[in-house]
Amino acid sequence: MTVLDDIIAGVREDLEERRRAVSLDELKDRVSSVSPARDAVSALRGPDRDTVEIIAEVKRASPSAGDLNGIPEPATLAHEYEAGGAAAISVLTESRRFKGSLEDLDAVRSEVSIPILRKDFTIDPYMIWEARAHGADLVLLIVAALSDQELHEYLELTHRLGMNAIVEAHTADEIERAVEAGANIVGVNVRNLKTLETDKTHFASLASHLPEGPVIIAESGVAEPSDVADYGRQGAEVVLVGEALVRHSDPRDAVGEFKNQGRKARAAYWEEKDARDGR
Ligand SMILES: O=C(O)c1ccccc1NCC(=O)[C@H](O)[C@H](O)COP(=O)(O)O
Repeated sequence: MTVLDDIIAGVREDLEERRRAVSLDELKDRVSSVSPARDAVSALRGPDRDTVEIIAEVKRASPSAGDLNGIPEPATLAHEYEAGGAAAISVLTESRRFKGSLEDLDAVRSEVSIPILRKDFTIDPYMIWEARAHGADLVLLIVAALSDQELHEYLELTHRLGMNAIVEAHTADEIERAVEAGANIVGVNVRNLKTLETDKTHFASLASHLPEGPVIIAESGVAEPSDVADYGRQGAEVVLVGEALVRHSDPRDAVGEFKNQGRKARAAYWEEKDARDGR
């Protein structure tokens, strides 16, 4: 059993409990009274091609690092992220390994106006309805956890609800499956789901497989601003950061600094790309 299988087994049990408490019909009713989802694609693309946008994560704990930060007030942390210039907030809602919850999502939703990602292990359409009912604008679809048919169906439902999905890949084959499924946002997660270790060079090794068109996100492994710059130079338009931000003494300032360094690197990326393309 891999770590992903183990996490998903727990997610499935918790999902069944929630489904017993709140029926799908009830969720659908709630969705009809929630404000429409925000346009996450525009937010993640940023104002111009030289930006590296940041998705800042509310992450209490993780399988790889254990407890990270108690985060007594997720809304306050999210407010700092937004004030620092984050394009979107990621809220982990998985409870067993990440100590997150839908209550965290509600708290963050009530505080910020930028798009919010419900970061969880989406294994059933119910979770997509649930995300929307709690005000999320984005969900996560992990290619390694879903069949091609599920990917298609879940992406279609996500879009039908006015939301977007980050379709997360770990390999060239998974990037291809994400694109085939119709992803307009592709995340490359450099965390090896067997060892849980992050290897930033993994993003560069997949650079030639990154599609043109979808928003490209580099996920995991950022410890300092130069890591954001490296991802930007290798083709990431957006970087998702968790641990480094929740452990930082000034998360607002940290988001700003990540963006500054990203912008410098992005200019270099375009210069090299334009030269390669003969522009
Ligand atoms: O963070 C983990 O240990 C983890 C383990 C297994 C599956 C997923 C995991 N993390 C989810 C994420 O994708 C990260 O929270 C996110 O990319 C931020 O990563 P980081 O900046 O390295 O905290």
